[in-house]
Amino acid sequence: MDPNEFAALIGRHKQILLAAKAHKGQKPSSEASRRQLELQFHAAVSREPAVTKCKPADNVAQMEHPVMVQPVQGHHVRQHFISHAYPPSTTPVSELEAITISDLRLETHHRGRVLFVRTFGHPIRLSSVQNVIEDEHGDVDKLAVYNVDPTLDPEKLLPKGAIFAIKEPFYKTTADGGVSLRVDHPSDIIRLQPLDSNIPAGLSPRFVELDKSGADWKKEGNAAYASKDYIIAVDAYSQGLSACSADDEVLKCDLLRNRAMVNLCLKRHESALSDAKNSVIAASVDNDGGAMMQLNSKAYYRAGRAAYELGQFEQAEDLFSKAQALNPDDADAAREVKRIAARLSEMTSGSYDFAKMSKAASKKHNRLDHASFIKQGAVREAGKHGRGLFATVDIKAGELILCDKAFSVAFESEEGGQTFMIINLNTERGSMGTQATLLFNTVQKMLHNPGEATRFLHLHDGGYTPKCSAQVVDGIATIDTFQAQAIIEHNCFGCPTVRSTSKDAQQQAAKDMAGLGSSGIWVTASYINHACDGNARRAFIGDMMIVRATKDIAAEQEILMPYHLADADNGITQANFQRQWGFKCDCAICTAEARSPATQRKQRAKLVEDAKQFLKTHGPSAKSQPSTATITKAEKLYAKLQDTYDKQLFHDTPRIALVSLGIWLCQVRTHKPVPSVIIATAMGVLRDLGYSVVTAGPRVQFDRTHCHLESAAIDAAMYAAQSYIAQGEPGLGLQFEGFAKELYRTLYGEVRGFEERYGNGNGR
Ligand SMILES: C[S@@+](CC[C@H](N)C(=O)[O-])C[C@H]1O[C@@H](n2cnc3c(N)ncnc32)[C@H](O)[C@@H]1O
Repeated sequence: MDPNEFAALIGRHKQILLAAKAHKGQKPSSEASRRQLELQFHAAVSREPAVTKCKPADNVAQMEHPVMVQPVQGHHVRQHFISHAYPPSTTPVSELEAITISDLRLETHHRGRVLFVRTFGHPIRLSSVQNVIEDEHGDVDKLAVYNVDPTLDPEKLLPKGAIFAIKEPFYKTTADGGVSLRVDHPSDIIRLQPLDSNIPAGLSPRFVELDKSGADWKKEGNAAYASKDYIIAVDAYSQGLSACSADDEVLKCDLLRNRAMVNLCLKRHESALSDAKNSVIAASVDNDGGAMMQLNSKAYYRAGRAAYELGQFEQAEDLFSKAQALNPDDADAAREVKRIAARLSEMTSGSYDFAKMSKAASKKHNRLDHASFIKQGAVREAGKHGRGLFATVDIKAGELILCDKAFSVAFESEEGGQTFMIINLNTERGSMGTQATLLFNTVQKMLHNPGEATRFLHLHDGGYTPKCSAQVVDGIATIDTFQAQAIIEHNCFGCPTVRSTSKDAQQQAAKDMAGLGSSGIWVTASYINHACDGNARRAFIGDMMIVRATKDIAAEQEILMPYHLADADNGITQANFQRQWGFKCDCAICTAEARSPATQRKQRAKLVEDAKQFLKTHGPSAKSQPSTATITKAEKLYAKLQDTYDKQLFHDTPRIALVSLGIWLCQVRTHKPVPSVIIATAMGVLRDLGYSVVTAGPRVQFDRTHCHLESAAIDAAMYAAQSYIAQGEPGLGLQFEGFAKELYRTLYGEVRGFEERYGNGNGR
C-alpha cells in the first residue's frame, strides 16, 4: 500500500478513536430495547451474511468499525484494525465483582469486574464473532469477540442461549455511533455451565437437571462427540467428572479417556496428553485383566498421539510402546511405533528425504508430518542483535543447519486464509496478507496449550509491555493478543504455499514485498538475526522451513540470514529494515555502502533507478531481442555503475547494484554466443555477488567467504558451465554445474526443479 494512503488510514482511525474517547466514562445516550437491538442485528446479518470470502462492501462497517473491504491488486482485502493495547484479565471469574449492563461506562475497561450475560440471537462472523446479549435484569447489548479461530463455526463459539462471563469488560463506541462490548483476548470470555454457582439468579436456566450422574454425562458427551460437537462433548465429560464420587474410579477413567479423544480433535494437545495419562486404570482398581488392558492400551495410544502432535517424540515412542505391549494386536499402535522411528531419526540426525517431502507437498497437503531438527545451533546473547542462534559445531557450506516445523502457519489457499490488511495503532505499522489469520491461528493454539504458548511468548516482541505468561485461569491460558501480534510482526516469515522453487521465486518475492502470500512462525528460526551477506538461507517445503549454510560456519559463530534480499539501492534496504524490524544493518555490504562517499552513493542511487527502468523495458518480459545499441547502452550503464564502487571498500564485498544488469548481459550474449565472452560476464556476476572463483588448470576453486547468495549466482554458474562445455572444456563445465546445483539446493531446500530449469546436461 502507498505509504501516504497508509498514513491517511492511520490518521482516520486515530480520529475515530479520539472521537470515541470523548465519551469516556459516560453512559450511552440511548439504550436500545431488546426488540430494536434484535432488528438492528438481523439487518446487519442480512447485509453481511456470515461468509468467509470478502465482498467489496462498505456496509460491513455498520456493526464494527475495524472491518472494511477494498480491492487491492485483484484481491479483496479486509481491514483488521488493532486498537490500543490492554492486558487480558488474569483473575478467576469467582474473584471478580459482578457488574450489569446498566453499570457499564463507555471507553472503559471495567477492571476487577465481571459481566454475566446470555446470548439471545444467532451469532455472525465479520472480523469478529458477534451476538446480542442480555444480563440478569433483561438489559441488552451487542458483543464482539475478536481473534478467534477463523474456521470455527460462530454457532459453536457464541451459540444462542449460552451463558458467559465477560471478565473485566471493555465497553466501546463503534464507528457507526453505536456501542458494543469488545473482547480482544479470547481468554476474557468464559462459557459457563448451567450449574455454575457464579451465574446470577436472574440468568440461571429454568430447568436444570440436577441429578444427572457421571454416567448420564458420559452418554451425553458420547452423543455430542458422535455429532462432532466437540466443545459440548468436552463440557459434558467435565461435568461428568464433577458428578463422580470418589469410588467411581473406572467411570472417571472412562470420562478422562473420552475427553482426551475430544481434546485431540480440538487440537488441545496438552490437555489430551494429561487426560489420557490420567485415564490409565490402576491395577488396584479393577482386576478384570483383559478389558482393563484394552482400555489402558487405548489411553496410552491417545497419550502417544497427543505427545506426537506436541513434537515430544521420545515420550510418544514410550507411550505407543506401552499401548502395543498391552494390546499386541493393535495395528494402529504398531504403525505409530514405526512412524515415530522416522521422526526420531529426523530429529536427531537431520535425515530427511527432501525429494519425497517436496513431492508430497501440495496446496491441499502443506502441513507435513515431520520432526524439527535443530542440533547444530544454540540460542545465546548476541550483543546488539539481542539474542541470536549460534553454531555449536563447524558447518560446511551447503549443509543443513535446521529443518523447523512451523509453530503456526496461515496458507493463503486454506479456508480462512484470506487477505487482511492489519493496521496496528500501537506500532503504527501495517501489513497485508494472511497475518491476521496467522494471529488467530496462533492465539487459538496457545489458549489450550500453555506450554507451547511459552515457547512463542519468549520470542522477541520489540519491547512490548506488560509481558504475559499464559498462566491458566478458569481453565484457559490467558493470552495477550496484542503481545501475540507484536511477536508476529517481528518474527513472521512469508512463505510459499507449497515449496520454494526457482520458478516461483520471483513471484514469491513480489508477494512477500506486497505482503500477499502465506505466512508462518518458526520458533527456532526466529532467533536467527539478519545480515544481507549472512551465512545461511531459508527455503520451504509445505510448513517445514529448511535452513542451509551458504558459507562455511565455524563453531561458536553466529548464524545470520537475510530477512529480505538487499535492494540494489542500499538506502531502500536500510529503510525497510528500520521500518519493519527497527534496526540498521551493519553487515559488510551495508558498512561498505555507508562508508562510500556521499557523492558516490548519490550517483549510484540514480544509476540504480536508471537500471531498474532499463530492465523494466528490456528485461525478461520484453517482446523482442535487444538491438546492438540497447546492449551497448546496458554495457555503458554497467560500467558507470561499476565506477561508483570504490575499489578498496568493495575489494571483496558484493556489489549488489551490478547483479541484475550483469545477468541480463549474460542472457543477451547467448543469442550470438562467444563462450569466452559469456564466461567473462558470468564470472563478473559471481564476483559482484562476492564469490571469488579461481580457475587453475583443470580445477576451479570457489571461495564463498564474502558471498551473497541469490538466484543470479546459480544462473551465472550455469552460463559459465554451458560455455565451458561449448568451448570444449567439459571438466570445468561440470565443476561449475556441480557448484550451481549446490547453490540451488541451498537456496530452494533441495535439488528438485534444477533440471527443469537448466536442462539435464544432455541437450547442452
Ligand atoms: C526475528 S528477531 C531475531 C531474534 C532477536 N534478536 C531476539 O533477541 O529474539 C528480529 C529482531 O532481532 C533484531 N535484529 C535482527 N537482526 C539484527 C541486526 N542485524 N542488527 C540489529 N538487530 C537485529 C531486531 O531487534 C529485530 O527486530
